[in-house]
This record gives sequence, structure tokens and C-alpha cells, in this order.
Amino acid sequence: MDSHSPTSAAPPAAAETARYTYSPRLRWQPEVEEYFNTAYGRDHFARISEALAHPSCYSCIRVNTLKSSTDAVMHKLLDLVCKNELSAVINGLEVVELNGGDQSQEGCSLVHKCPYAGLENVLFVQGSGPHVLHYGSQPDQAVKEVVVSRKCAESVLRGAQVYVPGVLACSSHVEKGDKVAVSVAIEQPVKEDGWAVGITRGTVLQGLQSDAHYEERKGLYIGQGTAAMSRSAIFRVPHGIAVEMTERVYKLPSFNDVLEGEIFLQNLPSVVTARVLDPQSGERILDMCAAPGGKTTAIAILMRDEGEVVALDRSHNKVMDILKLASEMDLSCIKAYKLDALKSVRKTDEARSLGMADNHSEAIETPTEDPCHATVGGRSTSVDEDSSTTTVVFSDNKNLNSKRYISKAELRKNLRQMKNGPGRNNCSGGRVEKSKGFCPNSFDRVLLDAPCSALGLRPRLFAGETHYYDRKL
Ligand SMILES: C[S@@+](CC[C@H](N)C(=O)[O-])C[C@H]1O[C@@H](n2cnc3c(N)ncnc32)[C@H](O)[C@@H]1O
Repeated sequence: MDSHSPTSAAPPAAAETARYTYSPRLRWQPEVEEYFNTAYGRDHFARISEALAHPSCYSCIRVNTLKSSTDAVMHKLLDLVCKNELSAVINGLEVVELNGGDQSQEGCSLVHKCPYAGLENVLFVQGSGPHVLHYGSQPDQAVKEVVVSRKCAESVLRGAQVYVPGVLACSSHVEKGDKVAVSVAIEQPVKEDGWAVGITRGTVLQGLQSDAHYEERKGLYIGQGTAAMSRSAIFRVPHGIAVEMTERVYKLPSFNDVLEGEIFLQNLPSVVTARVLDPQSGERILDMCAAPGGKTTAIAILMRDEGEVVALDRSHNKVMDILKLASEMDLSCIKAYKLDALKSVRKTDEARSLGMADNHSEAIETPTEDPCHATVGGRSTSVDEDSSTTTVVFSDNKNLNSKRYISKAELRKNLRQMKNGPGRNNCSGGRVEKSKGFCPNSFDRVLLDAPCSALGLRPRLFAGETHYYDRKL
């Protein structure tokens, strides 16, 4: 479905064409490149490498079938296309140019149902590119430019705007409303060893051939836009849109705020993963590396929100992302916890000595909305604020239902923790840092989506980092 044939309205001047194009070369660690060359053959790997540096020309959408149907979402998207609200709402889709003005036809050619059996909940939305851009500068006029970071550019190529933190350099005298050409700074080899970007944040660009990095930017233009603030503001304020993109080398829908909770932008392999797991309603599933929750929510939907999906991630903020997504999608069977997956399984002999190996005992208490019932310090604690004592129920079988009295000081600490919310180590009410892990056989299915090189996420503008290849779970 990808198309990389350049499209252009009118032939631009040769020099301008060469300058405002997008033809990045993906850089690898030499030994990694050699490994792939041997594995795939040089030509094949060169094609893979080139494809990775370009965004996919379609977006894959998974429909939340508990909230809507694939047909209903398709109609809503077509409606947006036909009403021509897409440029405002679905940023970047082209309607009028594609089918000679017949808008119903145009919509149909942009939104497709996935043709594969078992993936009836998936829609593809077509984008376009690469487009050749014309800055339209006068010979005696310096082009106003903005250089952005690689991560920023990867997002812009997928339909985002340029946000303040992503801007590295900008021409002098850029004012709000000015037209700017946007390019990306990518790591270059450095003399000693390794890679460096070489542009410090705040650099002033002259737009001249004498500019440092002028040559480097050739073929790395990702679009043009209107400055949403002046140069000085860009480097003064902490956030906000710096450049509203008006022309892009790739036009892809961003779906920001579109049909929230009804759809989720997800690559096809991730949708397939949840299918392959084949979760059933009523089951208990462990998702060990779950954030941001793409597969977790796909699993919960396949289970019709019946049963329990325990979603773990070692990052507190990412656990919050899972909970936010679950709530947007109205999924109540997802319980998310901050927990290191390496500590999520109790050793078999330990579990056996506790007589727990074959039952479904909890490593983490089920979170609760009840402000007087939360899990603190690994114990389920019921508190009566007026009382001086607290009943503590241990969460493992050994101590199940055993009771003890605790001091007022401990009670006050517990209450404070409950009132102040879960805190960094205590998402969803489960204080999991002291968890001994779940018992073997306490889940029907387990998904381990371990951190990886993320090379499948296109576009990828640099692949020279070593941590990709020696990352440990
Ligand atoms: C590939 S992403 C998971 C994507 C997710 N399954 C989805 O489909 O949306 C890997 C996640 O694993 C988390 N992670 C890495 N090491 C972990 C560990 N030891 N325990 C738990 N989570 C971990 C990272 O924080 C990251 O969010």
C-alpha cells in the first residue's frame, strides 16, 4: 500500500527541487548493518532500510467494537472526508485532488476495510507522499527555516505539528505568521567514534549556503508551515505549537481527538498479536509489559470486557497512560500496576511451600474505588477514620484473614496514603514494589511484549544507537 512515487503540481526549479526533498539515508551501526546485509542480502536490506526511513502511506485503525461497529466508524470517517472537514479534523488527508471532485468516491478510496479474516475490526486510512515542495522563495531572499529534532520529525511525518520542545534551530527574525521550511537534523558520524547531531538548541540559521549544516539538510526537508510564534518565543516558552504545518512531504491523518474511545491507532502486527493470544470472556490474562496499553485494550475488547486483564509496566507514568486509555475506551476489566515484570512471577518452590502453586492467589490486591479500602504496604487495609484500630488482612494465603491491631501512627500514615492518591509506587491502589509475584498457573494466558528495537515503527530516521541491541528486559 505504500507509495513513494513523487507527486508534484508543477516542475520546480532544479535547485529548489533538490533542496526541498525528502530522501534520508538510514544510518546503522556498521556491525549491525553487516549482520543484516548477510542475513537479507545487500539489495534486499537496502530496500528494507529505505522503506524504514519513510512513513507508511496508510494508517491502521482498530475499532473499539464494544462502543461502535466497524461499519459505523467507517461511515463516520467517510462523513468527515465528504464534509471536507478532514483538513481541520483529520489533519492532512487529501480529498479533492484524488478523484476529480466526486466526494463520495474520494472518501471510499481513502478508507478501506481490512480484507483479512478475523480482522474485521480494522480499517485502513490512506495517506499520500512523498510530495515535492516548492518554497517559492525569491532569488534575493533568504529562506526562513526551522530545524527540528529527529523524534519531532518522525512525528511530523506521521501527521503531527511541530511543538516547541522539538525545535533545535531557527532563522533569525522569524515572526509569528512567517512561512518557514522545516527540516530535520539527524545524527552524523563523528571523528572520534559514534554519532552526534551537531546542532545546539537555539542555533541561528542564516538560510545561506555558508550556514553550518546547510548541506546536511539537503534531502531532509519534511514540509513547510506557518510559524505559530516568533523565534524568541520558540526558545523561551516550554510548550505549545511552534509551527503549524501547511505542506508536508507525507500527508497522513493524525486522528488527534477524532472519535476518542471509539478508535485506536495501532499497527497491524499489534492487532494480530492480541488475536493470536485468543483471549476468552471471563479469563484472567497477564500483560507483562503493557504500556501504553494498545494490546491490553485489544485483549480486553476481545474478552468483551468480561474477566480480568492485569497490565504491568515498570514506569509509573506509563501505567497512568494505560489507565487513561482503558477509561477512554470504557474498559473496566483492566487492572494496571507499576511492577517490574521480572518480579511478577513467584518462584514455584516458594509458592508450593505456601500451598499456593495451583490456586489463583493474588500478588497484588484488586484496586478499589472505596476510599476506606485500599492496599497499603502489601496489605489490604480497612480503615474507620474515627476508630483507633485497623483490621489488616494480608494478601497472601498464609496470613489470609489473620488480624492484628496497628498503632494510631501507622493508621494515620495509611490514611494519608489513601487520601493523597496512589503515589509513584502505588498505582491503582496496589503497592507492588514489595510484591513477591503472581503464583504459577494463576493466569489463563500471558502476553510478554518485551521492549525491542522498535524498528518496526516507521519512519525511523536513525538506527545507530547501540542500546537498541543490548537492551535488557
Ligand atoms: C514494547 S512496549 C509495550 C507496548 C504495549 N504492549 C502495547 O501494545 O501498547 C514495552 C514496555 O515495557 C515496559 N517495560 C520495560 N521493561 C519492563 C520490566 N522489566 N517490567 C515491566 N515493564 C517493562 C516499558 O516501560 C514499555 O512501556
